[in-house]
Amino acid sequence: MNGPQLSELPDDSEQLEPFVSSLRRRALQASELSAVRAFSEGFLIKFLRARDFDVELSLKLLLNYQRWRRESPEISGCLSPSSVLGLLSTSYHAVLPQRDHSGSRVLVYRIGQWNPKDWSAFQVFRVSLMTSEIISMETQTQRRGLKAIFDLQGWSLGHAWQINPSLARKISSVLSDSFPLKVRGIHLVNEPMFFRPVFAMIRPFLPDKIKQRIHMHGADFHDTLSDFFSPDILPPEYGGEGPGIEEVCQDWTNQLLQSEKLLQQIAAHPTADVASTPDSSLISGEAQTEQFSQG
Ligand SMILES: Cc1c(C)c2c(c(C)c1O)CC[C@@](C)(CCC[C@H](C)CCC[C@H](C)CCCC(C)C)O2
Repeated sequence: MNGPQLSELPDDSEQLEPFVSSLRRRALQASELSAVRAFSEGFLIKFLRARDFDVELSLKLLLNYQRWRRESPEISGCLSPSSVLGLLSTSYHAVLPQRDHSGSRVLVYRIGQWNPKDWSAFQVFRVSLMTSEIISMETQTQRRGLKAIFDLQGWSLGHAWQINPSLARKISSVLSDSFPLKVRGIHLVNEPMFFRPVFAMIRPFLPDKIKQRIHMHGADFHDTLSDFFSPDILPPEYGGEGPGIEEVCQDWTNQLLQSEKLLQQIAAHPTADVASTPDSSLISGEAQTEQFSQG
């Protein structure tokens, strides 16, 4: 059975056990004694699915993930949705209720809603990290990855000044090999000319595979965006017929707020172990804390 076929099996499948054991063994060998903890199966499977069950690549991803978190305490140290509620209430961000035709999660970021006088780039980054932690628990998202739409209408110098080379490095790391999620597409819409220099800071660090998945749509994006996303899932603001952007942002904000405890547990433990969950339990907002097992 090949990697993608293995990915389709459920977490508790017997055929996955040798891969999980092997990654666990390699991870324990690689961590310093102080960092050793019992990794749960669900935690390890996230990394295996992200790398199609190649144990060496999964190990590399896991170690990069831990290193990224260790080196970015300003971002990963606080994963409290209520601490950024003011930003979320401006309809800055949503995960659309429906997946795209290939099963990917679709995320929308409306950068113009971010007032850089009120919120630092670190706080804004935390929102993405919170969402990423939550959706990466979904089995189907582990298999099919995510696509993100960045609406850059309102991008200003105030925003640009917040993005320095160190932050650009952190952005490119999570996009490439420091987070257990497959990035299947990045779509920029309404990007102004003076976004170019910022993008030029991030681009050199990205692997070709990711570079090829970045699409710049400009202001006339309705036609080209619909080449990638079916109108039934997109909000009308983005040329679709789905629920409106304000409503989907509100719904995802509620979802984040319901995950407050879970996210704080993840932030508190450098290798927080959270089992993967079927989508339904996320959508209905069922408590997931009982699935959380600390290593
Ligand atoms: C796992 C994961 C994380 C954590 C993530 C993103 C994606 C796709 C992920 O898979 C995308 C957004 C990002 C990188 C956070 C960005 C936060 C900054 C402060 C936003 C500023 C605006 C950017 C200059 C806009 C362009 C970025 C694209 C070129 C990615 O966080």
